[in-house]
Amino acid sequence: MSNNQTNNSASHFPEHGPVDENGREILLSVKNIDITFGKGESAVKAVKNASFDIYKGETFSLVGESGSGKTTIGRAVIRVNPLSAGEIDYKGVRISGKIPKSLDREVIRNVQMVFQDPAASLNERATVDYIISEGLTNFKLYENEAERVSKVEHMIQEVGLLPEHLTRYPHEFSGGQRQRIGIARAMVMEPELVVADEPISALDVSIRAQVLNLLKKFQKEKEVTYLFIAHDLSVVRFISDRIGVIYKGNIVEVAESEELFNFPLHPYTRSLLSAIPIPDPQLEKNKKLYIYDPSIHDYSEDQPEFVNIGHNHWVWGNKKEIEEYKAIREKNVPLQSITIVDPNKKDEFGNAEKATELRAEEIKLPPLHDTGNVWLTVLSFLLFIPGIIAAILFKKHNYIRNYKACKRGVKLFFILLGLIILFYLIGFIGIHF
Ligand SMILES: Nc1ncnc2c1ncn2[C@@H]1O[C@H](COP(=O)(O)OP(=O)(O)OP(=O)(O)O)[C@@H](O)[C@H]1O
Repeated sequence: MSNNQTNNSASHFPEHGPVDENGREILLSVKNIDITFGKGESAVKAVKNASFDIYKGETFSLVGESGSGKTTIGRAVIRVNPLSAGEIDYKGVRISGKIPKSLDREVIRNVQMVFQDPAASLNERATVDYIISEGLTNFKLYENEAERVSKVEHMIQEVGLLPEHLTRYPHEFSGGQRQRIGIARAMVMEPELVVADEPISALDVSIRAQVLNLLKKFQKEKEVTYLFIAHDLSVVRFISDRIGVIYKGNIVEVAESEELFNFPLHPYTRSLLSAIPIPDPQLEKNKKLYIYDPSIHDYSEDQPEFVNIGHNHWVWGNKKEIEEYKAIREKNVPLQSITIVDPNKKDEFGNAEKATELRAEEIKLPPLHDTGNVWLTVLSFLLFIPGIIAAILFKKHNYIRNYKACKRGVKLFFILLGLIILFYLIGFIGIHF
């Protein structure tokens, strides 16, 4: 807890939230919420009966295709979107619906948002200093000007930029730098919960990992809890403690990251997993995409519910489906949810036959950024050695005038280069075989 919060004796929130049956502190609890836009015939129910808890200090990711309602839920958490049913609790205190102004201010102070498009979310006419200071000023989180400057300068450096950047405007920065400013604006408030809405989707692939690492750094140092919104399971796999899968406004599965990748029980989760690109082009070409067909569920009589089937794994289904999911989970054998077909072997209907099945957990994902080959990097660092040797010998023997010596020098250069390549090959073989 930050100093500002501990000093605030009139806080609406207790120091700790409620704990679940395993003793984990629940920071945010989303309980059976519906969110509807518009009225009457044109009403759109963007979120239906959604429930999940977020534990203190964890990264909870909400994943689903475009238009599934992820942003709508994120905006409901920060009180921008009103609920049409259900409630949202923060540390056990209801923060949805009509609440006192002072509680509303406390929510704004404690729950910050990082947006997908850093270009659109920063005020282009304001300096970086103003943007980062705005929240501090609104909440009077400093004693005097020197303290404000010190907080802002410290924060700009925390996100990897420099104090001299404070006088500049957002358009003077790259996309990645602008997202760093967006993160600084949120983190300077010392929030407990950050809703990160696709914070890397609009960025170049090469800088996505840097921004993720920055968010992770804050989590480690300041125990920030994240609600991370993404449309791609591969992005959230390594950064999430738990993942919630959402389909057309309905949360269909919630489980710990590894549990979800090993036991994707809801068919929609399986379809998302089958869409993760496999880095091996041959396997990717022959991969069979699993298309989710919602008409497979018959909910005409047996109504679906969101049920914990054990292992803190929640699935949406009717009684019959839940029994099936439980039976699959109790076998404790990870599911092979990725199917690779052999295009040369056709079945009686002319379809390519199944050749192998993989677990989603087995797919080795490419890094989020292109690191290149580490051994090529090592090699490039060593290349200066023959250069230096050649320069020394040239100076000593003045080779350019001495043909024989020049030949010897070139020979020596190639021997050294050969040795370096040999060293590289040994390393390469050692790593890959
Ligand atoms: N202000 C609004 N008014 C009317 N409909 C809205 C509004 N905001 C969202 N919607 C609708 O709610 C549904 C969910 O949208 P939302 O933006 O939450 O999806 P999303 O999963 O975040 O998608 P994306 O990944 O594309 O941002 C969509 O059908 C969208 O058109």
